[in-house]
Amino acid sequence: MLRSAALTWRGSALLHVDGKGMRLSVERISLLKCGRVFSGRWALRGVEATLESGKVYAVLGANGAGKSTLLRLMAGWLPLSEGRILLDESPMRPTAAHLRRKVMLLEEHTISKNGRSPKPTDNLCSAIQDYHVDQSDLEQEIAEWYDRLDVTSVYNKEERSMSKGQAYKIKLIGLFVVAPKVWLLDEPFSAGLDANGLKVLEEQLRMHAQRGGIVVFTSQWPEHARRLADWAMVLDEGRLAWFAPPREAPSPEARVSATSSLEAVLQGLGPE
Ligand SMILES: Nc1ncnc2c1ncn2[C@@H]1O[C@H](COP(=O)(O)OP(=O)(O)OP(=O)(O)O)[C@@H](O)[C@H]1O
Repeated sequence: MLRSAALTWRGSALLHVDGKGMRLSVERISLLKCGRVFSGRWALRGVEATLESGKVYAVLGANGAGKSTLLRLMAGWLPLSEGRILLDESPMRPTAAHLRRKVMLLEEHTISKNGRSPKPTDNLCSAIQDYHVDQSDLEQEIAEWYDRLDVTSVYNKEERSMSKGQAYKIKLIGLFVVAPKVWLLDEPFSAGLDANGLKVLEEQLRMHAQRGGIVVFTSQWPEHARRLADWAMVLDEGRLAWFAPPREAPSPEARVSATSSLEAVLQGLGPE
């Protein structure tokens, strides 16, 4: 089905595959007083939490609350201004290439190199190389994903020739085939996925956690946390305002002097 030199190479395999076919074990991510400053202003400050294997976490909060910044720090895309992020015992930082391979962050927008419109399929192949994935049988697996997500017709097109949802589906295929232990998804439910894409995404998030992965997604809608997440992390102006199972009633303390944006998120959590 897919015939491309990019997908047929057979390089040296690296193979850090654990018993469940998931690459590079991580049992826990510890956020220790994490903070990040941009231009003299704290985008995130004092965030303390432990994320465990086998769980799905939803990060909620108003626009500008610090959700994307938190995911970028966890992925090692940005350095912390204070605090530490430990993957088990090892501190995540942008130079820690071996740790960054345990984690994949998907953002909706692709950063174009040299001002050109990137080809999502080329990015997928680069990810397979960057993450040192064993390539045996990969071509067939990728072809099956293209088929299942109904994007075979846009294979090898540039991103500007695709719809938003088609481009995002190819990023998801990269995530599914590379299958690092930690999945970080920034606003996946705003990425233009159709009903089938959403169904596959939701299934895969749950399955990845059941296999022992750690899944963290951001969303503007508390119902995504209620439906899909084991824990909800609510950020408010860079601070962690609430961290609990999404159907647990937020404490009165969390509501003291809450802004209307924070109150709207907390109202969307809690028991039905
Ligand atoms: N690269 C950057 N340079 C300067 N300021 C930044 C940068 N990235 C984020 N910020 C600032 O940090 C704060 C948090 O931004 P962030 O993107 O993490 O919020 P968010 O919760 O993801 O928001 P949204 O829901 O709108 O996507 C904002 O005030 C934003 O302006």
